[in-house]
Amino acid sequence: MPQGNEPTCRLYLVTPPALEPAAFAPLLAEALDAGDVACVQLRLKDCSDDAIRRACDALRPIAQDRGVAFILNDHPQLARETGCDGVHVGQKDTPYDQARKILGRDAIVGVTCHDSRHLAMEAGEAGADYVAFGAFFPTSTKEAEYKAEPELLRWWSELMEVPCVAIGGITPENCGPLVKAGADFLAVVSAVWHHPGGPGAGVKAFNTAIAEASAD
Ligand SMILES: Cc1ncc(COP(=O)(O)OP(=O)(O)O)c(N)n1
Ligand SMILES: Cc1ncsc1CCOP(=O)(O)O
Ligand SMILES: [Mg+2]
Repeated sequence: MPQGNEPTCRLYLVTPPALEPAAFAPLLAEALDAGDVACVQLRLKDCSDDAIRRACDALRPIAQDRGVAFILNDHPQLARETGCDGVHVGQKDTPYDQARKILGRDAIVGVTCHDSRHLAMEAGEAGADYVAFGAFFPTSTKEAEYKAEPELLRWWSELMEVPCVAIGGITPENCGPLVKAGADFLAVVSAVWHHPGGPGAGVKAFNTAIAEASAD
């Protein structure tokens, strides 16, 4: 998470929904060595607890050794057991208060708020470390039921201190309005892992696009 002297908007990498840890490890290292990344979320859907543990053990040190926070999606208890820096929970997952109890006050706990000011205020008041809004653009990574607009980021960032994350279909080409509207983080799957030049090129393209949008 940002501390001081860093760009105002940073990249939040989310892993592909299915991966083989040994094969994915060098891709993650390539992405993190290419430029600025604030955190990595391990998001494995329909996986056993053991498979998630194995993926955490293989991938967590790659992020943490580079000073990048490693956050687990959906599973606060596993996040605690495997030494993750935090957890991301959605509205149908373990409730925020319970996740916080499991992980303690020093961990990062982020909450999905879709397109809802109300959910975001609730999460922010409860103590969430960030609120996540989306989907901003069409995405094939997840069936997104909600559509958020950049204006929501502007409203939130002008009123609130709690950082906001934008997610859903974000690319280097379309991220400018989100950066300008005040997103603290851009959470991205496809545009990095499926970048034609590889994940390192994807991270570089986002770093450039964020810097250009911030300078405008
Ligand atoms: C940063 C970030 N924002 C939103 C989500 C989505 O969480 P959720 O609604 O619980 O859906 P799943 O990701 O669990 O399918 C996220 N994971 N990360
Ligand atoms: C997890 C999630 N939550 C809302 S959209 C989304 C997927 C984002 O993936 P992509 O960056 O490939 O659109
Ligand atoms: Mg979830």
